[in-house]
Amino acid sequence: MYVKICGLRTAEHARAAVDAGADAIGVVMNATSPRRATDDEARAVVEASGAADTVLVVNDLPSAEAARTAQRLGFDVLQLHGRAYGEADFAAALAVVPRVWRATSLDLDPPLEVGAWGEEALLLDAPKPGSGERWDLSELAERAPDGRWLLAGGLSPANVAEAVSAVRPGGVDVSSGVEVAPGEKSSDLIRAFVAAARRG
Ligand SMILES: O=C(O)c1ccccc1NCC(=O)[C@H](O)[C@H](O)COP(=O)(O)O
Repeated sequence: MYVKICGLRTAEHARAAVDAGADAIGVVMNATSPRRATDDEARAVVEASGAADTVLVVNDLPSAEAARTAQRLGFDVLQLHGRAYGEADFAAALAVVPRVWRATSLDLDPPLEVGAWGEEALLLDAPKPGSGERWDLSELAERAPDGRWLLAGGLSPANVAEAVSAVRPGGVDVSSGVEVAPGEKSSDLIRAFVAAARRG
């Protein structure tokens, strides 16, 4: 099970995730997110990443600009999030960085083939990303994609094992489920999440 901890802003929490065995750590740079990282915060997380994949998450920057930001700050992966991005935006990002993930939700009626727009992986999320809201996984159980995909949206140490058993994703992603307040991560919750995801 591939585990991503998203919305990090400090080296301390990045190290907690990596030491707990997370496979990827994410930094959000949307203008409107409570987890929005500065360039310096993003660099600190990347520097603390060890062997984990580093993922830059955006939903409100032009894709080519986001890709240049990912390249400049040393991220491994760019995650383009939501309805703002179409196939041409993925082509523009892929011209700059080789690894792009497509984050979407079932209400957007996305193409569910992994790689449809050149992406390396799909992240299937709740309609409101980063909200911590749970969503109905029963539809996903019917439509789960083939290939590399991650489940996100309202996951927590308490429910991730059950969600994994229900839909068998290749990976899981969490943000607010490992926070004590919006944007404020907890190293203890990060460790508990990674352990629970591995048990699922
Ligand atoms: O986290 C945010 O604030 C955010 C804002 C806008 C677009 C994407 C955002 N996060 C992307 C993620 O990959 C989150 O980890 C994912 O949505 C799951 O969030 P949560 O339900 O809080 O675990």
